[in-house]
Amino acid sequence: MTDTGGLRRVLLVAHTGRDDAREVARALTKALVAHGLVVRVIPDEAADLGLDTAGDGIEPAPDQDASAGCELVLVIGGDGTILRAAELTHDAGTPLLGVNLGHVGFLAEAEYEDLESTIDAIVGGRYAIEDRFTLDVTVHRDGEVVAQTWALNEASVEKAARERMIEVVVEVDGRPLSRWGCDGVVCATPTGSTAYNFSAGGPIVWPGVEALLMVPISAHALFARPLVVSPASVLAVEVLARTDGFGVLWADGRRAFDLPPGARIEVRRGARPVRLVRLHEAPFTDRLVAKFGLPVEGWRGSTERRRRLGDGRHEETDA
Ligand SMILES: NC(=O)c1ccc[n+]([C@@H]2O[C@H](COP(=O)([O-])OP(=O)(O)OC[C@H]3O[C@@H](n4cnc5c(N)ncnc54)[C@H](O)[C@@H]3O)[C@@H](O)[C@H]2O)c1
Ligand SMILES: Nc1ncnc2c1ncn2[C@@H]1O[C@H](COP(=O)(O)OP(=O)(O)OP(=O)(O)O)[C@@H](O)[C@H]1O
Repeated sequence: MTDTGGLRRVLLVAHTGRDDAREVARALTKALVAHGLVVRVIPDEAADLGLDTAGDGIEPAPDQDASAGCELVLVIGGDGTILRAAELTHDAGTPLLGVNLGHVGFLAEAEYEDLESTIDAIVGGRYAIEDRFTLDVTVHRDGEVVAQTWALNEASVEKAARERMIEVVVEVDGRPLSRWGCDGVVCATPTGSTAYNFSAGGPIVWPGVEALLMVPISAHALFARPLVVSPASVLAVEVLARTDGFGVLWADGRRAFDLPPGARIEVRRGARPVRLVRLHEAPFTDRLVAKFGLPVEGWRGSTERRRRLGDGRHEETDA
């Protein structure tokens, strides 16, 4: 925990467009303030959340380094809100604790039903932190770096015009691998393997694995397999000069850069991880099953899991 003059602080980032997220943000703020923590709120969000940043135990976040001095960032929303919070705190590296008020909330650690235990864990400082692999991404033009960004999920090179393919050559460690006419190429982290990479046919990679992933989107090519590459490698995607029109680079679906024909995108392991707060020891397999609603009924593991969770309703039928 960071020493901030005796006061413990958390930054609140919430999906202000959802009634339920606003309500939970207010309830969590009230509970944490009652336990003596200071809740820092982004000024633009405060009014929407109905929180007074001049009130007791609440303070406005500074424009720069919003989470500096905070022990964690409490994120109320879905994956999009967690990605927004990761962008806000990437430089500071403050751990993110997601409370899922979204549809999927794959990156979130807690659900709506867990609010009480989440408050207890924060107040008691009972949580672990898991570092997640990120990507550093550079865009090159005529040998010059013209743009730089980073990603937690993925960097996707995509066609800009709906009616045209983009033509690319992909490389690993400076060696050309294949040329694809495609809708795009996803370069993903293990964390992002369940996101765009998954939709594009890439493998799901457990978070303990360190690797770079590359998968084409709708390649019109005989060789278009998903690739799993060393974390020390450098992936590159070159937008061929013969491509008709621009491509676009998206980082986590949030940060976009135009790619003129001839642009070269390099992707390597990021210098800074994103740190996620873990409250539970639940295996990633269970998270995958729960979030994707995978059919495990009838397998003894499902009974064991429910028993661990204290839900005995199905034990008789499954035993
Ligand atoms: N065809 C696709 O699958 C597609 C297309 C564009 C973007 N995306 C994904 O959307 C992400 C941005 O998310 P958003 O919520 O701001 O946009 P969004 O609201 O368009 O949601 C995209 C979906 O991806 C899910 N998602 C995001 N990160 C995930 C992860 N690590 N594991 C599992 N599911 C995840 C979200 O829960 C949501 O259901 C991008 O990073 C990209 O991975 C997916
Ligand atoms: N305060 C906000 N104001 C406007 N848009 C927001 C705000 N917070 C989040 N968003 C955007 O709303 C979209 C949906 O948010 P989010 O992903 O958190 O919810 P969801 O889509 O319901 O959940 P999930 O992504 O887990 O399915 C995202 O693109 C996110 O960036």
